[in-house]
Amino acid sequence: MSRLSLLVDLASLLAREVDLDALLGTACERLAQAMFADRATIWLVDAEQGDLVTRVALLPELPALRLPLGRGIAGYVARTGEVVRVDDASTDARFDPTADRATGYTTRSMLVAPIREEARAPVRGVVQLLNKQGGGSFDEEEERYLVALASQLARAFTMTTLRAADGGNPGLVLQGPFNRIVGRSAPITAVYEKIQLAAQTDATVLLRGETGTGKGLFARAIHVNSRRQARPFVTVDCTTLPAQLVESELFGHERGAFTGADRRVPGKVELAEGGTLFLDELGDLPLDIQGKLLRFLQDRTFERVGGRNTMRGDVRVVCATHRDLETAVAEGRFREDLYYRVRVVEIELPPLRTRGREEIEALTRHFADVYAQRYGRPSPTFDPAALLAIGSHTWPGNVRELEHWIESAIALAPDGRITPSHLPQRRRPTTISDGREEEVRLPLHLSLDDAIERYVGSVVAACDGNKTEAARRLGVGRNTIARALSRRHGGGPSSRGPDSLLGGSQSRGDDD
Ligand SMILES: Nc1ncnc2c1ncn2[C@@H]1O[C@H](COP(=O)(O)OP(=O)(O)OP(=O)(O)O)[C@@H](O)[C@H]1O
Repeated sequence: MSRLSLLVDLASLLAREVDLDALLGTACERLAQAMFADRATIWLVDAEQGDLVTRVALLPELPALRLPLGRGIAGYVARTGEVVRVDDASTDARFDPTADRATGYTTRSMLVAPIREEARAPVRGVVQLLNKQGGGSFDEEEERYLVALASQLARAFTMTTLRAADGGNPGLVLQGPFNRIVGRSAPITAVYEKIQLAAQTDATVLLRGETGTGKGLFARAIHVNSRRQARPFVTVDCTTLPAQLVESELFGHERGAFTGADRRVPGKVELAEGGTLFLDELGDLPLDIQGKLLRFLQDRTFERVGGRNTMRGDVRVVCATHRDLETAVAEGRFREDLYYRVRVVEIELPPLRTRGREEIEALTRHFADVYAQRYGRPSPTFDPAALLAIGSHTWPGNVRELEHWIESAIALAPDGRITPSHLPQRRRPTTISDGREEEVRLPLHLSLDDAIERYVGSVVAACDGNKTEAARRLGVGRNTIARALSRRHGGGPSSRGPDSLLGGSQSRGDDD
């Protein structure tokens, strides 16, 4: 591949809004090829940890490396924003041989450029080319080329368009190296509107909703749609913090604050300066730290553990919880004053089962595309029985559960033809198997027609799509099954339209 065609290729990858991992993986591979480099690595700045992490590397021996900002040549480039070209790394004082020692590789020449859109823009990562002994050096022209390419890569971070993928909400732009937001049902559209309004302010937001409904995704959406989007987005997972470490995690500590505190460490509040602090699973925050968080929310002041100076943080706070905070308040596990403080703007994310069939269908397509691309699988086709199983499940784990179903199906079906056998077995909606009764769960808000359709759909799915077998189990004729599956749509095969993914099998009617 020529260098020019690599640039064009990258531009078209960007325009196609591909998944960021896939984009960087392809960029890395093609870059090494076009520059005749032995290895190429892309490092990203991890603002939360204050270091660099390899996102993609043609270093099969080491899937992920971390490097403090400033350490090694990549760390130097990340900190200073300078381009570095060296002919013999072993003579360069900045060179850190840790990776070479771990891999047995002997780096000779290096060309390393910061990933940023323009000269004074924040450095988002580093792109690094290596040649080993005898592999030759990089020249000035290659340096110019790499700088141009790095600025294109930077656009992947700021321009990867993460708006609603199906065009449902053109106003809400979701940028960043993350998944796109899919959906245009009425309940999710109402969420977009609130997110957009909240993003225009610095108000504290509380995102509520069952597990897997997208609270983390929407927290980030608030950040990237706000005036703070160029500053860090820092997450604190309140469930994983041991109580005694919470305060230090949030507000940092001074050297000597406790045994083992051998240096001053900034807390997440400091790391998020100018940006957004996302407190995930706030309902699990230990009671004794809740007062300190309340104070920070009230006047944005805090002290590091073991410190005397009162500090001030310019941070916007977004919280999420799937817990019933009202009960936690009533039971004395959550402070009432904090409860009122965090729910200045409260946004409830709807469970997937209330968003309608079209949304499940759009998400199924979306995840099928993402994972087919990620795993190098052909564009998948769904067997009608698999669609029935997907359409009739009630999704207690919400979007995350659907994502896992589709990911596993894509992984297990190398030819791209997805049947019920590729869906998670234990969650398949079956009625009778091996003589054991199993449950079909139906939400209570369904109309009778919908309930019958879903129930019959589940039985057909349990029979691997064989309607004759389903009819036998239910003690009815095969035509009754076909009618039940299409009654909500007036029984006509065309009523759902040819593009309907999850409705496809129903519209086929009596075909087996
Ligand atoms: N509308 C959506 N479009 C595309 N992907 C989505 C959407 N909603 C959620 N996802 C994806 O589903 C997965 C679960 O979402 P997320 O982690 O944000 O849920 P959550 O509500 O924070 O879950 P938990 O409460 O368990 O932490 C993620 O991979 C997320 O990217």
